[in-house]
This record gives sequence, structure tokens and C-alpha cells, in this order.
Amino acid sequence: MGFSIKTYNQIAERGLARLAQQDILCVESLDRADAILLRSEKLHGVDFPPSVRAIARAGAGVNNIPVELCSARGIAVFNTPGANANAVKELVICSLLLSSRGILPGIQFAREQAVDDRAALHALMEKQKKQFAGNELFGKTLGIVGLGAIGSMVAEVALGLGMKVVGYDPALSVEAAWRLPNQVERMEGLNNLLSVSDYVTLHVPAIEATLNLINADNLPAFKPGAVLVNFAREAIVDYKAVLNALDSGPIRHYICDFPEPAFRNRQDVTAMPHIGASTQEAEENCAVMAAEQLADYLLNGNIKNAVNLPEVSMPRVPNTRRLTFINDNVAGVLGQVLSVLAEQSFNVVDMMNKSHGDVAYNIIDMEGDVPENIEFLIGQIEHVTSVRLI
Ligand SMILES: NC(=O)c1ccc[n+]([C@@H]2O[C@H](COP(=O)([O-])OP(=O)(O)OC[C@H]3O[C@@H](n4cnc5c(N)ncnc54)[C@H](O)[C@@H]3O)[C@@H](O)[C@H]2O)c1
Ligand SMILES: O=C(O)CC[C@@H](O)C(=O)O
Repeated sequence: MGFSIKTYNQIAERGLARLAQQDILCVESLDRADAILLRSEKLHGVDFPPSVRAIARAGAGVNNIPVELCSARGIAVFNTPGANANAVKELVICSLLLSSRGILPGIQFAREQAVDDRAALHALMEKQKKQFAGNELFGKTLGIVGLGAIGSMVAEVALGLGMKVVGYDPALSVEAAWRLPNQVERMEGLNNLLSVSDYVTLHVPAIEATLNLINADNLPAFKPGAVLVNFAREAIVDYKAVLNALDSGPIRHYICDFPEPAFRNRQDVTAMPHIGASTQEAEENCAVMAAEQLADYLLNGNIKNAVNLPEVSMPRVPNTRRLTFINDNVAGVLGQVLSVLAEQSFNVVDMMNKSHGDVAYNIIDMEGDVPENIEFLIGQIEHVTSVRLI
């Protein structure tokens, strides 16, 4: 039986082609879809039909997906770590420059002057250009909050531009630490970072711990005249507190990817329409990675880059059927499943069992004629949340 995927948002053609190559259909309706592939569509409150076994975000953040509910229902949730990091890095560096010199107002000024005489126009520009002068990034301090895929790339370029870089990331993984340039000075607390940085850029996920991470309590800790850059998520910054801090200090500019009505006509806020990852390269990288991960999960039960399940991959053995199941990570479930298989006299040729927090995932390859009702039998076992016979 073929698989079908409900897609939301504009998914790059190269990613969709990977699905077509595997005979996986993209469908309009969620009703009988096996999986969902999306970018920023909000899935909170969506009633997933039982057919849905996996959701893939062509992007880094998964805050638009009800991950906890998916885990409880045995739905795998994938993302594409690092696939759009370069695009965001480039726009962050652009933002540092935009906030340092009168680039946007200067261009606007030049565009608006209706002076036909060339000499007069040139003279006007020379006279007025002092309004658009600014400062250099060289020698300034950049504070990076979140030193993962994007944070570490931003650090590297900023160091190349002659900036001093300080970082804060209490949850830094060993892998991310390896990627980080060793000139980045690690700060012990967020306020320490805020107090020494001329520019602060945020690269953390939107999770409970980062909600309003920048708020009325810590905004006074910023260096006078500092710039705040937010290409992470709107929920990480209390924007009302930021507007107060722009009005009465200490910060002088807020650059973000998340416009608010209250930002309209403010010269000290530069808000872009969530375009951090909007490059052809990033969109293709994300779509291809998400499509390949979904296809491997649907066709083979292998898991790569799931945020709620362990990394599991087992080569297929010819002439076997593969049973995969997800269960609450409690003792005895695998034993019960193996007993059911033994009662049916199936010969297990290979198997794998791994856990990730409260959830466990299993692959069992079996020889012989495995009837489809094995899914039903295994699904009856307490704590099993999802079963597939592939
Ligand atoms: N604007 C856009 O279009 C766009 C594009 C890509 C990513 N994003 C956002 O940026 C976020 C980061 O992306 P990434 O690819 O670098 O992710 P990543 O997972 O590689 O890095 C996130 C880092 O944040 C750290 N972190 C977690 N909690 C923290 C905390 N309380 N304080 C400091 N650090 C903390 C983690 O340890 C990790 O190192 C994503 O979750 C997403 O929300 C936005
Ligand atoms: O799809 C996009 O354009 C945005 C993706 C971005 O928000 C992410 O979390 O990776």
C-alpha cells in the first residue's frame, strides 16, 4: 500500500520530488494521510486522524506542533536541524550592519529627492549624509544567546569581522560545543552577557524556559545604546517591555523577524516578515531533509532527527516483514510484544529497542508469513501507542 502526505505551506519542489521518487503521494486532505509535511502552519488544535503517524517540520523550530500530544499518540515529529542556519546567519549579520549605520533611512532619503539637476542632487547628498553616519562592528562585543546551529555560525562571521564574541547557552550539547569557535567567551549568566554586549542576538528555541527570556526585569541590564536582534521567535521577547526600553533606555534599536502592530512607523524597530530562512538554498535544504526523513520513516521505520523519539536505523533484511512500535518507556512492554510474536511462531531475525525520555521505539524484523492483524494484537498491549507492519 502506498503512503500519502498532507503538505502545508510552500514546500520546495526539490523536497516534493524526493517523495515522488519513492511513490509517496502529496494529498490535499488530512483525512487519510499517513504524515504531514509543513513549515510554519500552526497545528495546535488540529484533530489528527488516526492515519497520521509522523509530522515533519521543514525548519528548525517545532513550536507550531503539539509535540507532547504527538508523543502521547505515538506520532513521530521531525525537524531539519541546521538546514536553514546559513540563511539566518546571513540576515543576522545584515541586521547588525542595518542597526549600525543609516543604511535604510539613507536609501529612503536618496530615493525620495525629486531633484533633476545632477550637480544639485550630488551637493544635497554631500550636505545631508551626516544624518546617516554610524559606527563600525569592528571591536564591538556581540552577545549570542543560544550557541546551536545558527548561534555558532553567527559567532564565526562576527569574529571574522573583528568583533569580540560572548555566548550564553546553559543547555549546550557536546556536538554544538565542538562546532563553536574557541574565541567565543562563555558567560555564566544571561545578565552577565547582556551587560557587556553592544549587540545581543537570540538563537534559542521557543520553549517554556525561553518564553519572555528578554523581559522588563532584565532589559535594564543591557548596555546603554545596545541593539537587540531576534530571529528566533516572537515569544522569546516581551515586545512591550522592549518598546519601553527603546523609549527610556537602555537599548537603542530592536531588529526582529516578527512584526507587531505596535511597531508601525517606529524608526527604532526594524521588523522583517519572518524571512530569516527565506532563501532558495535554505528552503530546498529543509524540504529535502524533511522529505527524506519522512520517507525513510514511512517506508522503513528508521528515525533521524525526530524531536520526540530516539535515533534508530536498521538495514532491511530481504524476505522479512518489519514491525515497528512506539510505547511509553515503562518496563515489560517489549517482553509482552515478543511473547505475542512467539505465540504466533514468528522467527525474529533482528531487532532494536531505544528510548528517548518517556518514549521508547522498537524495530523487529521477522521471517515468515506475518498476518496484518499482528498490528491489532500488538496495539492491544498496554502502553503501546502506535504499531506499524511495514
Ligand atoms: N527566523 C527564522 O526564519 C528562523 C529560522 C531558523 C530557526 N529559527 C529559530 O531559531 C531557533 C534556533 O535555531 P538553531 O537552528 O540554532 O537551533 P539549535 O537547536 O541548533 O540551537 C538552539 C540552541 O539554544 C540553546 N538553548 C536552549 N535553551 C536555552 C536557554 N534557555 N538559554 C540559552 N540557550 C538555550 C540550545 O542548547 C541550543 O544550543 C529555532 O528553534 C527557531 O525557533 C528561526
Ligand atoms: O519556513 C520558514 O520560512 C521559517 C522556518 C523557521 O521558522 C524555522 O524554525 O526553521
